Amino acid sequence: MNEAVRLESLYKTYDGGVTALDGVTATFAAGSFTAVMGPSGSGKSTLLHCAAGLDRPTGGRVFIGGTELTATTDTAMTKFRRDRVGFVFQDYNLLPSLTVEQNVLLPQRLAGRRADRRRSQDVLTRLGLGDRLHELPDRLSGGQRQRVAIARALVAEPAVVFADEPTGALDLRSAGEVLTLLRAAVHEHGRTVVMVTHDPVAAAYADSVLFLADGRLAGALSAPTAEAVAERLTHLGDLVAARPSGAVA
Ligand SMILES: Nc1ncnc2c1ncn2[C@@H]1O[C@H](COP(=O)(O)OP(=O)(O)OP(=O)(O)O)[C@@H](O)[C@H]1O
Repeated sequence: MNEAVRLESLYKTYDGGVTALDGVTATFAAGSFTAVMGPSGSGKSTLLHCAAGLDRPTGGRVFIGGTELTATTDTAMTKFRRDRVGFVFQDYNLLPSLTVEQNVLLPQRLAGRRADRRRSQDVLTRLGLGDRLHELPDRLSGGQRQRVAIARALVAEPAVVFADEPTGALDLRSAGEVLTLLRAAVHEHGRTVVMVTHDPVAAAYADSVLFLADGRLAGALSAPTAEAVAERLTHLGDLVAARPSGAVA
């Protein structure tokens, strides 16, 4: 297996003593689409932020495309993240004063690289926004804004795209479009996507689902259906409620 991301014994304790990650080891294959699910507070966002180099784990190691992210200085980590990692947030994180095209090109400009306008236009066209290049984000629907954010994440051909609740603010139809595009980025263009979601329907677009409970891995599901994911989540809730120590069965 060609691995895009490897997490080795990740721990994260926040100031105040909350242990958000309690020894997570996982590998995400290149060209795979994985959903990360679990009850509220189980550590999903923390996992994504530590894996993406947006935050540092308290212990353990993160490898992206074979390079250890956690071994570097903060400055090197920021540079590495700009070069090799894409991120899609629930609330899009677009700059309102920049056009669609300028938003997509911004990471390249910040990284001091020559902006590849042709590539950016190709990606935006593929995502159905070829005729909106010069529009400002506030003229677009939520689904269109999220597609701009996805274009921005994909344009530098990163080793991995991390998406944190990318459909959390969208209606059903827009959510379906966004998830279909993420899946196409993986299956047709070989990208790697790791997506946190609360929604079993969204998770069913992924190739597999990783479950977290109390900061630990609590199982996985391949070729998930929404029903199977919902069922597993319910069971996970029972497990968490039943155990005082947070140990995963
Ligand atoms: N910056 C922080 N400082 C202190 N504690 C934090 C911080 N961020 C998260 N936590 C705590 O760490 C634990 C895991 O949080 P995290 O946001 O990773 O969970 P989550 O599964 O993404 O939750 P949700 O589904 O509600 O978004 C929670 O107990 C949370 O309160």
